[in-house]
Amino acid sequence: MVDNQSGSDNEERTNSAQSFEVDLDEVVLEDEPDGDNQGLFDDLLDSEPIFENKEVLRPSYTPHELPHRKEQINKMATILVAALRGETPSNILIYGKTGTGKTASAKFVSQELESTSQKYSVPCDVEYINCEVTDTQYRVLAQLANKFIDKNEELIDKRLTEYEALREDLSNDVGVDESSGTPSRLDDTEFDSVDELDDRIEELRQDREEMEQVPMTGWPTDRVYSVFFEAVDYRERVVVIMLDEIDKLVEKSGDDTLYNLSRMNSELSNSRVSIMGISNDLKFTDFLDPRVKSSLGEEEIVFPPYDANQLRDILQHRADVAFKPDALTDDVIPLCAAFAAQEHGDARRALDLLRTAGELAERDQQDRILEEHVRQAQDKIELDRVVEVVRTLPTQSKLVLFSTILLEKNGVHNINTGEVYNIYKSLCEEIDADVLTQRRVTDLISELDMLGIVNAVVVSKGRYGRTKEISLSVPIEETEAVLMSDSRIGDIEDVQPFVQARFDN
Ligand SMILES: Nc1ncnc2c1ncn2[C@@H]1O[C@H](COP(=O)(O)OP(=O)(O)OP(=O)(O)O)[C@@H](O)[C@H]1O
Repeated sequence: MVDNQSGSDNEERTNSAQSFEVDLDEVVLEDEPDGDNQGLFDDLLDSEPIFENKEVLRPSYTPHELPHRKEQINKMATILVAALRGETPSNILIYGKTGTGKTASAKFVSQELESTSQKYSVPCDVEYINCEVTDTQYRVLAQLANKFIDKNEELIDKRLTEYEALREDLSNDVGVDESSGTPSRLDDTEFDSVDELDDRIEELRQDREEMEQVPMTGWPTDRVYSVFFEAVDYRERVVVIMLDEIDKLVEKSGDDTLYNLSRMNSELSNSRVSIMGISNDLKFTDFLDPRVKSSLGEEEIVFPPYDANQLRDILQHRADVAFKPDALTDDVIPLCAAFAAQEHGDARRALDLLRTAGELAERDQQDRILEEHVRQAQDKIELDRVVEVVRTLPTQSKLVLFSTILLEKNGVHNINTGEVYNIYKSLCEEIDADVLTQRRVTDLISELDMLGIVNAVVVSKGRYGRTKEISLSVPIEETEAVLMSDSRIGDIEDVQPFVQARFDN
């Protein structure tokens, strides 16, 4: 075997490379007299791709235009314009279901805000935090502190360069204003004397030295808070903190962070902080301390779901850039819009559908996307979602779901909770898992129902009380395959006895 990468000896490497070349020539010449490759990629490259620029259909792409969000964008701008006047904007809470353009609109507005603030030289900073990723008070404060420390360092460096150059000029050229005795170069500056300039340079150097990044773990939270506080207040400015998925932060670590952030303004001397929270969950403020709730919700903006017509517009805007001319048949955009509107007016879903339909058409080596591709894309996305949800279920829920699948596979209709519970119990014993009470298992069934994996309807059995009738809402084979990939469930060798057991109970 030839290894032309290892070894530090040059000669050895050259030899290796030569022998590698020889080998390769031999192989290629035998098979392909032209010395060409074997065309693995040529066919794929030759088939005219459907996409002109697929990136614009990806979630990471930030559109320059957001159709049907003008009202929400204007409302945000009307509130945030206060920052450009050096006043504190009211805190804003943005609500809306997933894919309704909350993040895209908020980011658009903050980019505009920052660029306008630069244009008019009004110090205003917007910081974005995704609380699904940064989900504890420590991490939120540390991340913010470090961002402001970076900005402060940048500012100090800029000032130091300016002042040191001025100082240098002064040392070289000692033009002194006759009447005041100050060097004339200081006339247009904030300094009255060289000493004052020297003091300022010294002060900045010290500040620069004292600035210290907050580590991502390990400090007491009050220390992180005070470093963050100092960093924000280092200069005069208005700061807008955007907390995306704010409900995740509250769910994970309570409302302390929001409490601390919302009371900062009464203590800051140079700067002002305004909070913009974004949430999918309309009810999350129910869990907040009333003070935090009223401060955070000074202004509320709701992002309603898009209807099918609005989704069509959004898709059309993107499709114009994303696809080759004529790559879409007439039904494609309306169908994607209709599917996503049924879902809950989710633009992300609509864009995913369009992109996936394009990919399926491309894979079929077609040069146009057909209605059929959209339908296949819908099934594929739905299946991907199910697979992901099932894969990440806790073991207990997986066992409940597996029990339902076993019953269905054995032709049982109108499955009731008791039947599921019996099989569930034997499965638990088989894999040595804790057995939950029937009541708890009923709750897990309701959760699976909410996730759209099973359909559970409460039926009245007259004087025997009520029970749930359960059926699967997902494709049985694929779901079973995902469950079997769980190492504990996959270890169960023969499941038939468990189903049999239901008849014995
Ligand atoms: N009006 C619109 N015009 C163009 N694209 C849009 C519009 N609304 C949403 N989108 C696109 O849909 C996708 C989802 O939007 P966004 O991330 O803003 O949703 P969201 O409401 O923040 O959802 P989530 O709560 O799940 O984060 C993004 O790719 C975004 O570019």
